[in-house]
Amino acid sequence: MVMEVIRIDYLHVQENLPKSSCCIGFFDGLHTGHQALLENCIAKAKELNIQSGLITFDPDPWKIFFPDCVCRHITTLEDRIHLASVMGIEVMYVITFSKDFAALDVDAFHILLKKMNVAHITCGFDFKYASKNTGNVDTISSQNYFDVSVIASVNSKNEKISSSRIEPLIQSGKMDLANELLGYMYSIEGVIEHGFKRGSTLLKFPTANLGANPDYLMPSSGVYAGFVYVDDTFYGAMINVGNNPTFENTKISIEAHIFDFDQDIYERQVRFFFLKKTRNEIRFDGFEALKKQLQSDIVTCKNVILYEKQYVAKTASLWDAKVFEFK
Ligand SMILES: Cc1cc2nc3c(=O)[nH]c(=O)nc-3n(C[C@H](O)[C@H](O)[C@H](O)COP(=O)(O)O)c2cc1C
Ligand SMILES: Nc1ncnc2c1ncn2[C@@H]1O[C@H](COP(=O)(O)OP(=O)(O)OP(=O)(O)O)[C@@H](O)[C@H]1O
Repeated sequence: MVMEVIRIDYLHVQENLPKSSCCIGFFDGLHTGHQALLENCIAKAKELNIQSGLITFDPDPWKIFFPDCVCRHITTLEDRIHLASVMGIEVMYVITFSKDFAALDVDAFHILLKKMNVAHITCGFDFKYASKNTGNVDTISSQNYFDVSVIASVNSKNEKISSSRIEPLIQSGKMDLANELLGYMYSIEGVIEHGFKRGSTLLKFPTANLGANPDYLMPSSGVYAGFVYVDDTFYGAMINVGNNPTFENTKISIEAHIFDFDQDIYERQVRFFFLKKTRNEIRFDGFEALKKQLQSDIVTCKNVILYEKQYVAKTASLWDAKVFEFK
């Protein structure tokens, strides 16, 4: 089912929006904490026989307040729309974020939700909203326009699972931990570009170089077992992030050697999925030594992928993909 995406200009809210049970927040990553909110929101919608919705904001509030900030995220708005849809949300409300919207007081914020025909709101225990974050679970629970469910903290190791907790895990290469909190494999979308062609000529290890969408968080340098998603299929791969110190590249690249794959995918839009980091990037004494290491990386990365089969299948189903079985 294709999800409906409705842009909301808070000054001109459409009339006759369907009655809905909504969860609300930025929801970067739609991690396992967020997923608890979605479950409650969808259950309420079913109980009340109304639509389930997710209310989010765009552009990124940080960008509005700090226009020069490099705001990288776990997911783009498009990813959040896709993931929310496969997780069962029927309509996505994207409120256009602006300084004026952020200045709404608590009561004006409640009236906006009422105008949007929201009958039930699901939010987390630490939800903050309205001007200077004056709104919280006490204020939202004491208004009379709609009902509210407050979800208790979803924790891992006694600490709240949050986007800001997952971000440094991705950036430091602790991908297995990041993925555990996300509930699926982290991914970066982009277009395949031309590299220096040393992979296919000198090393005999062709690699697909990702021109990554700059909105995503960059994993730290190193080698990762993962996948390249192309043509509705997850192809097992070993991915290198770094500046190839053996060749002293000046720029960081993200490249994948895809197992049992010989298609031309230049200029194609693809997505790289990161399962687990297997080693740091190393400066080798010549390309023969690097070649030898790559042979052993294949074995390591294939084993990691086979070990995590169930987990891989779960992520593939979120992206409507089939998993190609390498030799
Ligand atoms: C799995 C994998 C691991 C890699 N590990 C290293 C490494 O440890 N050190 C390094 O200098 N380059 C490493 N590389 C990058 C190679 O140097 C790179 O693939 C080669 O220079 C080809 O680059 P090109 O596609 O720009 O021609 C690795 C590449 C892959 C796919
Ligand atoms: N682990 C969690 N348990 C319960 N509620 C959560 C959890 N994480 C987020 N929420 C709730 O989900 C909604 C969206 O939150 P938000 O987008 O701020 O996520 P976050 O992970 O807390 O992000 P950040 O780390 O940037 O604060 C809010 O209502 C928030 O209270």
